[in-house]
Amino acid sequence: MKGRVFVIGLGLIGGSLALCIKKEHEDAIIVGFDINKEQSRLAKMLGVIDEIAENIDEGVIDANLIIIAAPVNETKEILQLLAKLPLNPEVIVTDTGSTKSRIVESTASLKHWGITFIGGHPMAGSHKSGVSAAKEILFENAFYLLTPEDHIDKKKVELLKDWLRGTNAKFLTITPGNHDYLTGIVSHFPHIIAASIVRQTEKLSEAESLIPRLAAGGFRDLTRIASSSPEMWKDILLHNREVLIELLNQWQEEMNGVKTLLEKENSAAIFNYFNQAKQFRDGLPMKEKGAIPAFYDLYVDVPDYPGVISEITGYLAKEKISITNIRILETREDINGVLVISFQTEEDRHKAERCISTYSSYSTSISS
Ligand SMILES: NC(=O)c1ccc[n+]([C@@H]2O[C@H](COP(=O)([O-])OP(=O)(O)OC[C@H]3O[C@@H](n4cnc5c(N)ncnc54)[C@H](O)[C@@H]3O)[C@@H](O)[C@H]2O)c1
Ligand SMILES: O=C(O)C(=O)C[C@]1(C(=O)O)C=C[C@@H](O)C=C1
Repeated sequence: MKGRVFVIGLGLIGGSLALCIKKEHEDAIIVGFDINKEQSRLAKMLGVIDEIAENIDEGVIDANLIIIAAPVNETKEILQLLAKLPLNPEVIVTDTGSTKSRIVESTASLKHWGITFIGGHPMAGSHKSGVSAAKEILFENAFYLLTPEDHIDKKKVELLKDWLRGTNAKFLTITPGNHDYLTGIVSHFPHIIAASIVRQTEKLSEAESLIPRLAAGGFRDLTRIASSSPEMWKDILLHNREVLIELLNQWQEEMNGVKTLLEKENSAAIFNYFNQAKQFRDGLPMKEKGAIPAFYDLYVDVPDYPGVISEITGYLAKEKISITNIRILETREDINGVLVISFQTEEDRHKAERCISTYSSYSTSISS
């Protein structure tokens, strides 16, 4: 497709969407604006955008698509500003915010002027921020939630999906309220829990300096998302406070239940608690990258000797298989280690399995 796409907020999500659009629609001109001039400059330098707009007024001129990819509170303000500007009457305005109800509510003025707004939320991301973390495969196989209001022309929704085709995401249309309830459960609430575990650990570390050094695989897996942008999460919590307060009440009840099981030393019930959690977690779809991310991880049992990582990455390099991450899961000296290698696609993971079994006798599996 041809046209001008204006991206406001050139961070992880805005940058990644710009890359996806350019990949699919080579003739489109991507214009970008960020309040942080350094991000705009970097976006241009990295080839994420074609042109820098000095401000929003300049960027909207002749835009066919406007994507707002700023924190959700900023998004509300930007929407108010857009309603005062002379937009192309055919433009589609969308956003990427992690909450939807308050954002959609703030589009009344745009609606008044007959401008199409379709709320959007690509359900994939990272704890990293900024345009330097942007990548065009970020949304592959992820759900991309759209929340058009009833009056929106279906053709405009299809047009937006066409613009976003390069994400290779799966579009799903839901209401803003349902969106906030569902993402509250699977995304926003887990971020509160991750941050709370880290904060509790920090407090306890003051009296026991060994704690941070012992915080290994399990702690890291559970708390990765606590490294996300505080600015972004502050806004998300405030936007979705009703849902999150209710979830916190339920969680407190849940924790009181666990405490009672422990006080009563109820072994069968404790087993059952973990077993039910395991059954549900193991049954989650792993090929989809949704709110529950599917990592294309490969687990390799390796002996603990110096050089084993470079040996394995050497095999993969020989077959030109790219990896996105590599880490050791088990570091005890007296037993084998487990190397976890992450790939961008399922196909790369399969190729890697074949490659490692061809060149070595290390056993591999797709779960630890
Ligand atoms: N990070 C994720 O995992 C993720 C996933 C899906 C959706 N989202 C949502 O997408 C949006 C962007 O998140 P991100 O991860 O890209 O954040 P980010 O911090 O990487 O990027 C946000 C960018 O917006 C810019 N910005 C802030 N206020 C602005 C304004 N008024 N005008 C122009 N630019 C402004 C910032 O300078 C920053 O460069 C947020 O609403 C977030 O809730 C995030
Ligand atoms: O993978 C991560 O780091 C994320 O936190 C991504 C995540 C999520 O909770 O799944 C975070 C917020 C977004 O709105 C969507 C995706």
